[in-house]
Amino acid sequence: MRYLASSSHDIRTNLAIETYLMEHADLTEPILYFYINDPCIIVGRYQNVKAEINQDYVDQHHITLTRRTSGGGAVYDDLGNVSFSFITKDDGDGFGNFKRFTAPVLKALHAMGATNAMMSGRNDLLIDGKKFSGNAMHVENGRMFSHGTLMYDVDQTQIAQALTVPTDKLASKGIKSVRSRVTNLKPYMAPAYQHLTIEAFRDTLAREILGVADLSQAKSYPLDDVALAGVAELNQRYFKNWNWIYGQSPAFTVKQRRHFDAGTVEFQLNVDAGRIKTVTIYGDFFGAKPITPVIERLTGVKYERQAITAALAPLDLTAYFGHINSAELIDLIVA
Ligand SMILES: Nc1ncnc2c1ncn2[C@@H]1O[C@H](COP(=O)(O)OC(=O)CCCC[C@@H]2CCSS2)[C@@H](O)[C@H]1O
Repeated sequence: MRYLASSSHDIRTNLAIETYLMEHADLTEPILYFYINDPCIIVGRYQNVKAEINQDYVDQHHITLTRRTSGGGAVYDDLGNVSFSFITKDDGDGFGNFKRFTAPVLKALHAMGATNAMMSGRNDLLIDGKKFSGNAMHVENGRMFSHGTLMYDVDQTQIAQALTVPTDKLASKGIKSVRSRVTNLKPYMAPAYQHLTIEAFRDTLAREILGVADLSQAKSYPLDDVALAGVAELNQRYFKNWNWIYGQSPAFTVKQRRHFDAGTVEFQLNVDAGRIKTVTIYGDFFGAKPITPVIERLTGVKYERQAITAALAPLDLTAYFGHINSAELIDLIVA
């Protein structure tokens, strides 16, 4: 087996490296690839971002958002998490791959004292009934990767806040995440492994899985300039591209109704490929002007606070909605 530990903490770059290796690497031998990310959320390929994350919280806390090419739900990582990936030829094992590729990781964790760590269901690793690893895979052209998280010392309050959508007003067909009770591995490890830096945790895992006493003995898989150019291109095309992150979301509708002192307003939006397709507004108190310019300005705009605020900025909203505070109206639209 070959070995690579990414020196980047950028989730988008790290996913681009993984995809590059899956598409182009010599896979005569599998590659074991590890990466550690700054605070980020990774949604599954078929998910609706807006139905999975608290966008305002994510923005305020500078959490990087991206979409991966594998299926499954949304996870939160930070510098307390190690992600592992086995990049190999596809042998047609389907979901059996989860068992095959989590087995060496479990074995390594057992050796480090987390003896009760086990696989559960199709793609979770649990300890003490709580999840510490979610797994997903991507298969393409006879090649594949199976990747998973490992929560060693993740900030769990961030998980709860960042992955909780503050509204239930959104009807969406995307794959829903399976919310679980989660735990960090740290307290379950043998004392010698409870106070490791995240890099030392990763390196210990790598040594156990590769069966080497020192990582200098591992067969590495360095990235040359051609690979790095390919990684940058994939990053541009997918992992940091708005059209991939938001635009891949399945169509959804938002229905929001609120009572203000001045009366009731209801917005109904159809959002497709991340953009507002149609808008219907109901109200029992509208101001003097017909509502059409509001609808026109919202149509085609990205369904996000900043874009909606900018689209409506040229209008004096009181002319359409009477004495309703425009910030409150925008809150209502972005749900
Ligand atoms: N970092 C992390 N590790 C384990 N479990 C997590 C994590 N973050 C959130 N969760 C929990 O998992 C569910 C979602 O579970 P669900 O089963 O819906 O999704 C997954 O597990 C997907 C795993 C993808 C792994 C990739 C590997 C490299 S890049 S991302 C979420 O609601 C939380 O309860």
